[in-house]
Amino acid sequence: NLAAANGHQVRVWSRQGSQTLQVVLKDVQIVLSAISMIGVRDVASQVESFPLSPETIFVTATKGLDPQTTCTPSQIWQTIFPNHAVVVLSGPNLSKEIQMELPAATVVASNIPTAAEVVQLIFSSHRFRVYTNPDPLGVELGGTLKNVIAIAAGVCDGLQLGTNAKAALVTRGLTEMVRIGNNWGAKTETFYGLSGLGDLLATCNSPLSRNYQVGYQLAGGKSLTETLTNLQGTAEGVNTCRVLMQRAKQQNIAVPITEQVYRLLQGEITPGQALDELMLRDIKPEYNY
Ligand SMILES: NC(=O)C1=CN([C@@H]2O[C@H](COP(=O)(O)OP(=O)(O)OC[C@H]3O[C@@H](n4cnc5c(N)ncnc54)[C@H](O)[C@@H]3O)[C@@H](O)[C@H]2O)C=CC1
Ligand SMILES: O=C(CO)COP(=O)(O)O
Repeated sequence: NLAAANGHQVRVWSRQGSQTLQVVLKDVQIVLSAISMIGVRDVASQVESFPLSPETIFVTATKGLDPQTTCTPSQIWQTIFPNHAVVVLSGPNLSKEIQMELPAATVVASNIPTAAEVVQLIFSSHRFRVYTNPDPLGVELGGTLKNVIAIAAGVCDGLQLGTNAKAALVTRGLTEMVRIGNNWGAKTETFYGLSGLGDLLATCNSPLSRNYQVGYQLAGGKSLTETLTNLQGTAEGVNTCRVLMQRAKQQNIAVPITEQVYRLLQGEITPGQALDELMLRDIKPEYNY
């Protein structure tokens, strides 16, 4: 809708649609993927079988991690299309609000600055402010990692733990995101921007967030299966949390909030036990300067 409103010709492909991928991809300048994580590799491989101009830019909006390789979506697109520019689009972008034309901002990040600028122009409007950023990995991880903290925030609200608890959770969640991101090679400052802190604030405070909804309903006593069955759309944080735990163990990264969300999703502990585990950890300095 945003690109079309700026006068660009837009074609949409989905498995449910009538047009084939080949027809939709003919002569395109930009391919924007918002496939959920589970389908990214499959769809990227399908796209590879059709002719594309070497100038075609790939934009990825998916917020997830590949369970097999722990790769991010942009890493998958870049591996399959090594000679194309890949741009990550991520930010506090609850889609229902954007559809209602409420104001929002986002980030487009790429190792190729001109590609990010092309995408910035395509989507910018008086209702959608698009910033460029040179740290695609940090921007992508911000949008991905915050989903796990959003599940925890939903639990926090579901248990009615109060505003202090929520502020503590989100702040320590951000510290955890920075720690993981740094280990991965992302820049610290990126996590304090729109795609990190910005998206954390949006999803940890809105019932429009599917990840928040998962946590909220688990706190209300629903099972994960029941919650996911009734959820509209994808809550990427469930899969991301599992992949993250695997990677954190391999790399020896401290991820206390992610660990409690993981155990809760696995059905190993109750929301109340997760809270106690976090509150009763060894006392320590806020930062290791
Ligand atoms: N970049 C951003 O600012 C935002 C990104 N997202 C992310 O975008 C992604 C999609 O989110 P939603 O549209 O809300 O989810 P959704 O669940 O409504 O849509 C995902 C779509 O992917 C399709 N899909 C899954 N596997 C497929 C496959 N193998 N082949 C073809 N299609 C397949 C599904 O059929 C579905 O239509 C998620 O990763 C979400 O985290 C969501 C909101 C904002
Ligand atoms: O990432 C989002 C908004 O920026 C959407 O959040 P959910 O995937 O939790 O709905």
